[in-house]
Amino acid sequence: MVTFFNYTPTYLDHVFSSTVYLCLLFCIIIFCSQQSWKILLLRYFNPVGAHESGRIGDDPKGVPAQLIPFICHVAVGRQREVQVFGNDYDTRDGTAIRDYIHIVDVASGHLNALNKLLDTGFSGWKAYNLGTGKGHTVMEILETFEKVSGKTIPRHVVARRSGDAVAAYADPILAEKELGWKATRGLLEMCKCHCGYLEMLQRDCWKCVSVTVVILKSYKGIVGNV
Ligand SMILES: O=c1ccn([C@@H]2O[C@H](COP(=O)(O)OP(=O)(O)O[C@H]3O[C@H](CO)[C@@H](O)[C@H](O)[C@H]3O)[C@@H](O)[C@H]2O)c(=O)[nH]1
Repeated sequence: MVTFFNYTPTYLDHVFSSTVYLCLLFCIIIFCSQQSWKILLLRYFNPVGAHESGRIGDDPKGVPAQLIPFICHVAVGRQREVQVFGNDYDTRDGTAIRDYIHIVDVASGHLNALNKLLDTGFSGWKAYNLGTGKGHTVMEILETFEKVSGKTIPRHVVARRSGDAVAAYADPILAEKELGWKATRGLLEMCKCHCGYLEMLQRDCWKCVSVTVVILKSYKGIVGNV
């Protein structure tokens, strides 16, 4: 079981986590070279969801590597099925656990952090975990997404993905104590917002297609066959 506690060393056996760790070291070096710097490092866990309005969200180009964007691609027919990377982990249903956090909670964590930076009493550097402190398995994510979207998400269990940890979730206590921040949105809300954004994307895609057809039709009217 891997838990990222505040101030414990980051997992270094993966290019992603080692890059995060290097950025942390870089910030500390900046602070050591000039101690007037005030630095806050926010470690988010797995940010997902979209703005409640359904107008702002994530639509990665190409084939997404992350679980929830990939599920969304399956939901809209861009991919055929989700590959579940391993169901032989030592967890409640055998699939790996992550701490998923709503992007609006991540945004509010930034606002609290900015307020701390403006606080004249603060100096130096500090790192905070922005997570819910709760983990969900891959199967729980799939089931919640299906419940919220009303769509069946085809899935197929394959081998574990190289470098994946069995479980990673935050200890957000320090952020709660010192930034006055706590994640308030659960998995159901994250999936709902993601679905709302998907629907908007699909509606707007149709708008784009209709606009293109109108343009092509007018063009055809001027120059003949297009
Ligand atoms: O198609 C997929 C994608 C993911 N997973 C699983 O879903 C969980 C979450 O995966 P993901 O969304 O990729 O998050 P993390 O595994 O926490 O990955 C984070 O950490 C990785 C390195 O540690 C980075 O490469 C990623 O960009 C970053 O999102 C993991 O157990 C994966 O094995 C699947 O089963 N199928």
